[in-house]
Amino acid sequence: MSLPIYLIGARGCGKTTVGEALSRALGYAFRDTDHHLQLSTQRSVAQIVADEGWEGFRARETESLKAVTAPATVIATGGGMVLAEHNRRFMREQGRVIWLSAPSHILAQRLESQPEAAQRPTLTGRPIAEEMGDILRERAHLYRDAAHHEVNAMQPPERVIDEILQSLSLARAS
Ligand SMILES: Nc1ncnc2c1ncn2[C@@H]1O[C@H](COP(=O)(O)OP(=O)(O)OP(=O)(O)O)[C@@H](O)[C@H]1O
Ligand SMILES: O=C(O)C1=C[C@@H](O)[C@@H](O)[C@H](O)C1
Ligand SMILES: [Mg+2]
Repeated sequence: MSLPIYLIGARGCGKTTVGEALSRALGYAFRDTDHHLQLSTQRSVAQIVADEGWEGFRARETESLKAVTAPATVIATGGGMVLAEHNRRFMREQGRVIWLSAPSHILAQRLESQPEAAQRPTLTGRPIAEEMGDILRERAHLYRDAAHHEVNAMQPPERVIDEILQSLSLARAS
């Protein structure tokens, strides 16, 4: 059985972009917890947070993680998925976990060029690119704790995919 592959990391590290291409390379399905949440609630992240607070969003995020978990699936997770210990444990038990790691100034640049504010409302009240340094400092140990492998996400997506395949000893299907 092919275990699910979970991509974790901060906003803008490329979980969705790399995840879609990785799933094609492996012939796996692709799921994204943020997209699942938006489809199942018919609301954006910003709307859910406005209605239910971050606590409500985080509870729904855990449900999405369970709902999308399946064999032979690449799963892009929300940037805050690792905040809950039970999510970190669940991902490590169910599959292989890859941390797409990049410094905050690179992530900030990517977010500034494509903010998608409905999907990425501010976490601290400050502009998202500005808060990224603090968020990464707070969360780096959680990403490290959850991950089986850390991959350099500053490379072009195809190189990121090759590094993931190497770290998992998997070959391309196409
Ligand atoms: N390896 C890469 N090199 C250059 N640009 C990238 C790379 N990966 C992603 N990007 C760009 O960065 C932006 C954010 O990427 P993406 O939406 O995949 O991140 P994400 O990790 O899914 O973010 P979120 O946690 O908010 O869902 C997009 O504009 C994407 O094109
Ligand atoms: O880093 C975070 O906490 C988040 C990242 C996004 O993927 C979304 O899950 C949401 O905007 C929260
Ligand atoms: Mg994404």
